[in-house]
Amino acid sequence: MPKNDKRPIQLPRPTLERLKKYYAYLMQVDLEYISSEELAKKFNIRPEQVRKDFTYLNITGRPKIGYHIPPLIEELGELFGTGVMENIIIVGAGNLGSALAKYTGFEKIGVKVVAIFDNDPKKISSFVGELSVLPLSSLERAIKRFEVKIAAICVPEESAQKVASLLIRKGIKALWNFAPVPLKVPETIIVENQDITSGILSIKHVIKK
Ligand SMILES: NC(=O)c1ccc[n+]([C@@H]2O[C@H](COP(=O)([O-])OP(=O)(O)OC[C@H]3O[C@@H](n4cnc5c(N)ncnc54)[C@H](O)[C@@H]3O)[C@@H](O)[C@H]2O)c1
Repeated sequence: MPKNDKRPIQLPRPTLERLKKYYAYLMQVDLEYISSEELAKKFNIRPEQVRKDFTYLNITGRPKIGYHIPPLIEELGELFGTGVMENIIIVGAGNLGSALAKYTGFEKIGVKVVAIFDNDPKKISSFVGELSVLPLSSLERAIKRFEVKIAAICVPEESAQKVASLLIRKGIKALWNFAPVPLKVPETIIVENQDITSGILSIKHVIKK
C-alpha cells in the first residue's frame, strides 16, 4: 500500500501489540530522537523487528540518529485513532466498572466514558465520579444520543453473555470484555477480551528465570 494511502491498515496482531507498547513508552520519554536499537532493548526484541514494525507507519528513521519522536507519536496516534474522540459506555457499576469510569487517562487517547449502567436498583442514580448510574432501560437512548459504538462489559461472568447480546441489539459495534468468559457474537462485532492476569503471568514468567 502506498505510504500516503489513508485506507485502514490491517496489521498483524503481534505488530499491533508491539506498536501499542512503543506508543505508551514514547508518550512518557523525554527525548527528541530514539533509535531502533534503544527501543528494541527496552522491549527485549531485535532492532530489525522495530524497523519492520515501523514500516507500517509513514515515517523513516535517520541513520545514526534514529526516529524523531514527536512525528512518530503523531503517526502512532493516527494509527490508533487517538485524535478522534470516541464515546464509550460501561455496563456494571461494581469495583471494576467504577474504577474504569473514574479513570482520567482515557481522554488522552481519545476515549470518553459517557454513561455507566447497572441492573441493581440500589445502584441506580448513585454517582460514580461525575456519572449517575443508569438503568439498562436507558441503554438505547444513551447509545443513540452519544453515538456510542463501544461498550465495556464489567459484569460478573454469568451475566456477560446476556449483557453482550443486549448491547449488540441496542446498536453497540465493539465490546471491551472484562468478564473472564468468551462471548458469542456475530462476525461483524469486534470483541477485545481484557485479561488482567496476563500481565502478571508475563512478570512471573520472567521472574522465574
Ligand atoms: N479482566 C480483568 O482484568 C478483570 C479484573 C477484575 C475483575 N474482572 C471481571 O470484571 C467483572 C466485574 O468485576 P467486579 O469486581 O467489578 O464485580 P462487582 O461484583 O463489583 O460488579 C459487578 C456489577 O455488575 C452488575 N451487574 C450484574 N449483572 C448485571 C446485568 N445483567 N446487567 C447490568 N449490571 C449487572 C452488579 O450489580 C455489579 O454492580 C467480573 O466478570 C470480573 O471477573 C476482570
